[in-house]
Amino acid sequence: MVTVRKRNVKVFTFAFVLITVTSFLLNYKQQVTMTTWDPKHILTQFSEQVRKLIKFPRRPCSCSTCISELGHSLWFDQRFNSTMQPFLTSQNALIPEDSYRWWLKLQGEKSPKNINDTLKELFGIVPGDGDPLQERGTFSCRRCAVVGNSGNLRQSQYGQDIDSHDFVLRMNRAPTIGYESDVGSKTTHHFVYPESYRELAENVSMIVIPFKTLDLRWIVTALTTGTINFTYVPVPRKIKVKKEKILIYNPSFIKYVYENWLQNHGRYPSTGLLSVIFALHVCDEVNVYGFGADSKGHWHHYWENNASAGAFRQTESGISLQRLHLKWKK
Ligand SMILES: CC(=O)N[C@H]1[C@H]([C@H](O)[C@H](O)CO)O[C@](OP(=O)(O)OC[C@H]2O[C@@H](n3ccc(N)nc3=O)[C@H](O)[C@@H]2O)(C(=O)O)C[C@@H]1O
Ligand SMILES: CC(=O)N[C@@H]1[C@@H](O[C@@H]2O[C@H](CO)[C@H](O)[C@H](O)[C@H]2O)[C@@H](O)[C@@H](CO)O[C@H]1O
Repeated sequence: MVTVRKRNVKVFTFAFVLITVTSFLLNYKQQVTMTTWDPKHILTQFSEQVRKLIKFPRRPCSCSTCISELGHSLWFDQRFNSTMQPFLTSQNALIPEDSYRWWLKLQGEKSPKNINDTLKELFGIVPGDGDPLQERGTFSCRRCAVVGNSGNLRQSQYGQDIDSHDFVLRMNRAPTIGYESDVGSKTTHHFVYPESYRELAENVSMIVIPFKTLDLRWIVTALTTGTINFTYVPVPRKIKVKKEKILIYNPSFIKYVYENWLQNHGRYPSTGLLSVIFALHVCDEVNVYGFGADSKGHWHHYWENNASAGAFRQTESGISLQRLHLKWKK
């Protein structure tokens, strides 16, 4: 009887160890490609998995690779700072002094209104939180497509591929109607600033990128009195967006993108780069579409015939998106 019990304990222990080791290996299976049965190689891979397990006791997402799991590229790791907050919300309405001073210079705003009063007024109207992109903690794989406005999307047939993502992020004018087969029809989030505002479908979250205090004040007046109708160009007096759908891009995050990712090149980051780095912080997998100049290096849009090609000759020259460790879609 005692022997049977002992044997049962042994069998149970063996099964337990087997299950633990197997599930541990399966947890990381997509990152391990067994190319050889060389014991030395297997041991190296095993110790690499143990190292990862110690570094990430629980994987941050269920995708085959998660952006926030560092260790793939030193270049990337040196730039990515997971503590940076992409959103400004009613609970996180603080812009550190140095970021604020830097941000104030972006568009040389003369006599800006007090920032604390402005933020108080803004978050008295918009909550700035509760969006699916702000909810973390569930073990899932958040796949995001960031769609730039480049003319290289024409005839690309990327529409279906783009729409297969959980989140589709677009920016500025970016029309979809009439361009579905190349750019898709789904939009979950749309980046705008007052000068690039366009009407959005009801279910789309509007992420406002403020480049000056007036941009933050514009959000308030565009939802209430309609008093601001000009910044450096005419802007809409009123906007038709539900307050709950308005999210505010954090000015400190713009500084982070400029310093870490642009390495202080240029005046400030383009909307496209701000969107890509934003996505890297809120998504688990990011695929990028519609970035890049035409064959002559000219700026072009997929919906028009190179109207302002002469004015904007360079695209993201300060940074090579290919190096961002993203799947590159041209
Ligand atoms: C005349 C002008 O000011 N044009 C600017 C326009 C304009 O304000 C908006 O389209 C108005 O709706 O906005 C910009 O950019 P734009 O709206 O053209 O494009 C958005 C982002 O897509 C990427 N892009 C676009 C075209 C192209 N040939 N190659 C690209 O890589 C870029 O990453 C780009 O940022 C902007 O905000 O960045 C930058 C442009 O310089
Ligand atoms: C063409 C140009 O440089 N226009 C600038 C304008 O730049 C645009 O600002 C937008 C945000 O407001 C966005 O960043 C876009 O990508 C820029 O082209 C502003 O800097 C403006 C400030 O007064 O001055 C215009 O000449």
